[in-house]
Amino acid sequence: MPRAIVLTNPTSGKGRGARMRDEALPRFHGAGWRTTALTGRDADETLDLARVAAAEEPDALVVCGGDGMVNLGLQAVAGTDVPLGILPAGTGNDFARYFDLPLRDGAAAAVRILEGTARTVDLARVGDRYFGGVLAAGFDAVVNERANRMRWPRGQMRYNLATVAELRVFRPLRYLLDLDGTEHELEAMLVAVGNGPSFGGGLRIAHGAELDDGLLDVVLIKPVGRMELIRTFPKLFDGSHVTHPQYEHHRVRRVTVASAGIVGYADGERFGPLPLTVECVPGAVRVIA
Ligand SMILES: Nc1ncnc2c1ncn2[C@@H]1O[C@H](COP(=O)(O)OP(=O)(O)OP(=O)(O)O)[C@@H](O)[C@H]1O
Repeated sequence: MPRAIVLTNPTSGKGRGARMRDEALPRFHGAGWRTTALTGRDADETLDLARVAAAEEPDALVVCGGDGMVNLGLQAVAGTDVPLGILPAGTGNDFARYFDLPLRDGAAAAVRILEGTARTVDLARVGDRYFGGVLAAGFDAVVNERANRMRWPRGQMRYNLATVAELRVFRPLRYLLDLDGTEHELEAMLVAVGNGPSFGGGLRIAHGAELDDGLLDVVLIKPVGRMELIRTFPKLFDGSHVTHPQYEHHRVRRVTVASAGIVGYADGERFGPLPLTVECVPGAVRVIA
């Protein structure tokens, strides 16, 4: 009898996680699977549970949550043969979007896991920590840091207010990049390193990035005025910003991003202050898609 260990982030998608897990489990049982459902008290405990779960070599380690939860699952299955299943219960779900998984529907997502096949895909690695989607360090990171300092309001509105506040004062940043051994000094609004194409809920900043090409897509948004930034922003949803004259793009195996006082966020999680070196790890995980 196949076995799935299902790890849920109850805080994901404003509490959607537990509901999606409860929709999904009967589908597994109906298909003759045995399940073990686990929930950590916080992200650290969840990561410990995920590592122990992967060591048990189940037929699938299933994470129920958003990109942060997927990120925890990736740390646990990277370098193992355990396939990762995803019940996308988050707000952004960018990793799940890449595989066209059904969002916010536990039963449909469970069926995709039960009927899907495992695809071997690349991860990006920073030190000993992996990410599946996009690491961004620039305007968006400054907005995140501002939002984290705010006590009110909550949720998406906090990010909207932080974005508006930052737009008023933001100036292009100086970066030093090392792209596969070649150094570049430049000014930019944002530097993004894409293993996958999108972040922030379908913003295709690294449009065209593929999870199985053994390469990272480094995207530079060179200096643009405030109004131009606002005008260009909606183009991120379909990737049409790539034709903008201030957009620059490189495909590399390894990149170091440095800029004073800037923090890098990947898969929506804080990865720490720059400089950060990101390396592509080809074929690091199997994802059921
Ligand atoms: N018990 C827990 N297990 C896992 N993560 C938890 C837990 N409690 C709090 N968290 C935190 O929840 C945060 C958000 O999780 P997640 O990404 O799964 O959902 P989301 O933010 O709604 O979705 P998305 O990242 O796709 O927008 C993570 O940063 C993680 O640290």
